[in-house]
This record gives sequence, structure tokens and C-alpha cells, in this order.
Amino acid sequence: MISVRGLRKIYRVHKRAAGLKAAALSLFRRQYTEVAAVDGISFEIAAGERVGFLGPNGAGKTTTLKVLSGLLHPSGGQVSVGGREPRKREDAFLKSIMLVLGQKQQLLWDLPPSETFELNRAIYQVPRDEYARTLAELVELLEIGDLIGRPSRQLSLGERMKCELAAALIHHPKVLFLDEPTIGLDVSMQTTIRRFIKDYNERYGATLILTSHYMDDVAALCPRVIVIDKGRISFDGKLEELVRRIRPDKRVVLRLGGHVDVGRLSAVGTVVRHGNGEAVLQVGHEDVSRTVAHALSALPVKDLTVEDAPLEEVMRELFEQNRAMTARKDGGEPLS
Ligand SMILES: Nc1ncnc2c1ncn2[C@@H]1O[C@H](COP(=O)(O)OP(=O)(O)OP(=O)(O)O)[C@@H](O)[C@H]1O
Repeated sequence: MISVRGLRKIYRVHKRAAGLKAAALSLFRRQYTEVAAVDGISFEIAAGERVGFLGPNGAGKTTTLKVLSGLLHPSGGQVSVGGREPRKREDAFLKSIMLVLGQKQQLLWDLPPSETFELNRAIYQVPRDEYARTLAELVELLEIGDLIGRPSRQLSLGERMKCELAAALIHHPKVLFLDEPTIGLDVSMQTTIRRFIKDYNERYGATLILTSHYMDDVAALCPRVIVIDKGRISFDGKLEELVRRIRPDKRVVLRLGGHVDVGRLSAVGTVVRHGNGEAVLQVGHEDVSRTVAHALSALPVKDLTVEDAPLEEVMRELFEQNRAMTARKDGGEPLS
């Protein structure tokens, strides 16, 4: 469905030294530097997959999504989405994709979302009966019946995001690029949006690429992740494989039936945190059963779970490793 080979995107940035004289000079002799936002990346995504596109700020995620949706021309490499070249922006291509940018809105500010839906119906030439069916379904799934007649500016951030998604899906795109779809939303609205996105993918087999700084989004939605750092791919594979490679240790989470001092906990495993009747121990994955048995016999355990390290920690560690590798300039192999 999506094929990217050796994609590069170079931005040409006007360089201007500080100061009035430099500003005046730059009017006559403009100097440019080049920023390689995406520096030769390749990947394939099959129809119906849900893929998380992860990386620190400035890694090149949004640039890649903009190239894939035809908003930016690549500087090099081949890109195909549904068998078409995005940069040609053919009608059939535009009707098959949608880019949702969490930080920008397509809803018309002073008009109700229903007007934007109608506009999108006309733009995408969706037949009226199909439009009515799709809209009724989206209104029900997203629970936005009471909202779509009110001016967008009166809606809360979360309510607007739900309407943004509805507007994006009026034409039933086969490929959905979601750039930070839950940014700024409270936890319960994030969950609602995630559930909806997953439902949409399962119901229609739509292909989905998502970027998010919220690791809960990624854990809930993306079995596969592509990690990009400084314009290059440093991992492409199963999320669980990434976690296993970077942080093979496990967390044993204990709910305790009485006060236990840190000395007793340390005798069982490395204490990550404790207090309020809970303790979290870090142990090597081969030591889990021994630690669990030890905890059950030595401590007043009411409940116990074994978990992976939090994804936030895994990602932080991966980016730190990449940074150290770049600093050493030892040409180390990427993880994928
Ligand atoms: N229009 C532009 N002109 C010049 N440089 C740009 C432009 N857009 C992005 N960049 C640069 O390209 C690099 C990649 O930016 P991009 O927005 O793709 O990153 P990102 O991974 O989406 O980051 P974030 O997580 O912060 O949104 C950054 O160094 C950024 O400063």
C-alpha cells in the first residue's frame, strides 16, 4: 500500500547573521544552508496496517507525512501510496488519503462543523446518500450529534478533535495519516479518540500511520513502530521487540498489605519506587519467577503484576543511545 525508498527531503533555509548590517547585506547577498529533514529512509507498509512513527522533536516525522500526502515534493527517492505518486496529487490519490494534523484545524472557525462536512462532501464528490449514511455513522461513533450544529469556536479542544476526525473521514479515505491526533486532550478524550481510530481501522481496513508523543497512543494503536531520529530510521519492527531489545528488564508491581521498609524491598529486587501501599521493583527478565516467589514468601503481598518498562523510558533510552552513537561517530549499526 505504501512504499518509500531512499526518501530524502532537504529544506533550503535562508541564513542571516544577527545585527542590522548583516540584515541589510542579506538583502543583496542571500546565503542559504541546507537542512536534511529526511535523509534516505525506506519502508513498506501493507494495506490495513497501523504503524506508529516515532522520534524526538525535529526527527522528520511531519515532513515524511507531508511528503506521503503530497503536500511536499521529495528531494530524492521514490514514494508510492496506493500505487500512486503523491506529488502528482491526482484526484484518485487525493480521494484515497487524509492527513489530520492535531495542531492545525480544517474546521471553519465561525461556522458549525456540519458546514465543513458539507464542504468536504462537495470537494470529494461524495454522493448524497452515501454522505448521509457515513455522517450518521460518524455522529454515532463519535457521539457528536449535539456538537455539529454549534460554531466550531465554541467547542472544546476535544470536541473539536472529534469533529476534525469526522470531517477527515467523510470520503472514507483508505489511508489515514494522523499527526499528533490527541495532542492537548485530557486522558478520557485521548482514550475515546484512540478507540475510534482503532474501530475505523478494523471496520474499513484503512491503513494508518500515526505520530504521537503520547506513548499510550502508540501502545494502544500500533503493533508496529518505525523510529526516526535525525532523518534516519533507527528501528522498524514490532513494538514489543523494540521494548525487549532496549529494556529487557521487567517491572514487578506489588500492592502491599502493610508498611514495608525499603531495606526489605531491596532484598527482593531493585526498588524503582515505593509508597502508598505500592512498590515497583526492576528485575532482569530471567529473574522474574524467582523474584515473584521471593516477594510472595517474604512480603505482605495483596496483589502482584509483571510489566514491561514504560514506553516513555524505552524511547528516551533509545534516543540517548542514538545520540551517543552519533557523538562517537563510530558508524554503529542501526537497530533494525
Ligand atoms: N519548512 C521548513 N523549512 C525549513 N526547515 C524545516 C521546515 N519544516 C521542518 N524543518 C526542519 O526539518 C526538521 C524535521 O522537522 P519535522 O517537522 O519533520 O520534525 P518532527 O519529527 O515532525 O518534529 P516534532 O516532533 O517536533 O513535530 C527539523 O529540523 C525542522 O526544523
